[in-house]
Amino acid sequence: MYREAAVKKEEYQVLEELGRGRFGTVFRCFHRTSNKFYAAKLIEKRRLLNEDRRCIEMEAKAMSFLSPHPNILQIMDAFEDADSCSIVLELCQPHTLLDRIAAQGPLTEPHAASLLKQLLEAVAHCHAQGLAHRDIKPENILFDEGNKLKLSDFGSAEWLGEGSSMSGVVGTPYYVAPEVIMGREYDEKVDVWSSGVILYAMLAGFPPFYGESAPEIFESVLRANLRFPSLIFSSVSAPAKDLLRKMISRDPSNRISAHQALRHPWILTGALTTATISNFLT
Ligand SMILES: Nc1ncnc2c1ncn2[C@@H]1O[C@H](COP(=O)(O)OP(=O)(O)OP(=O)(O)O)[C@@H](O)[C@H]1O
Repeated sequence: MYREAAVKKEEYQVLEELGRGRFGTVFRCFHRTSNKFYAAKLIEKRRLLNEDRRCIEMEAKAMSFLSPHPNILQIMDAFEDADSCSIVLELCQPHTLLDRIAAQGPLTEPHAASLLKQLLEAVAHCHAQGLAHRDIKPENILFDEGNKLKLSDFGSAEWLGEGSSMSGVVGTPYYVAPEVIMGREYDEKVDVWSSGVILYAMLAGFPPFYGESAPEIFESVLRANLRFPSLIFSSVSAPAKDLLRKMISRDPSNRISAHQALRHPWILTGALTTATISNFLT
């Protein structure tokens, strides 16, 4: 996946830092040949454990396999030398969906429906191509210059085998599905659960299952007692709550698929265009 870096590195001018993740630092960069700006994730190999290497490999492989899709962060290039790996990505705004929810509080239903529709388009594409993302959370949702949603961070992605399931605890406490915590085999429906939790967080301003520590959050997820506190949810429509119940269903066999969620009436009637949504944003 990664090509030799000797020539490639010269093609990019590394500019200011945009953010830091578990494995590397993301910089804005300028591509001299195309005269375009991108984001470059630089990862130092000496800090990586074996499992980390698998994530870095998977991230680049999954993104190239899924590209191009309007709601999946586009990978432009990937190269490595003895010391580091570099992934060049389409440039997005620095604020993730998490920053937006933290800054604005609960979103309006049309705004949340528009964002969920774009997220589900990305998730349905992954599943149709035989991949589960397995770490869908607001921190991994970016926006391009035109405010189009871009699903990123495919380091935990896994291939869906014909008729087989996945196992292994991956994901982030607030958003992880109960079957993952239970250590059971699971399938791509884990991404629908996480997307449903994101929808709840967009409408309420806080996630549906929480606690003081990771074990407490896991207990709350396992109970899967979905509540709609009237202070917040009395003004939320019945179709929005219906979709939440269908996505955040404890039993994966009763949980709707991403494809079915895209055809839910709340999505079909509630979503505005990205252009209209831009007017809501500061
Ligand atoms: N394509 C991009 N355009 C603009 N900013 C980006 C881009 N990709 C990442 N960033 C910024 O860099 C930060 C770190 O990204 P990175 O993917 O390394 O880590 P992460 O999403 O926090 O995931 P993890 O640590 O789980 O790998 C992001 O939170 C975001 O602010």
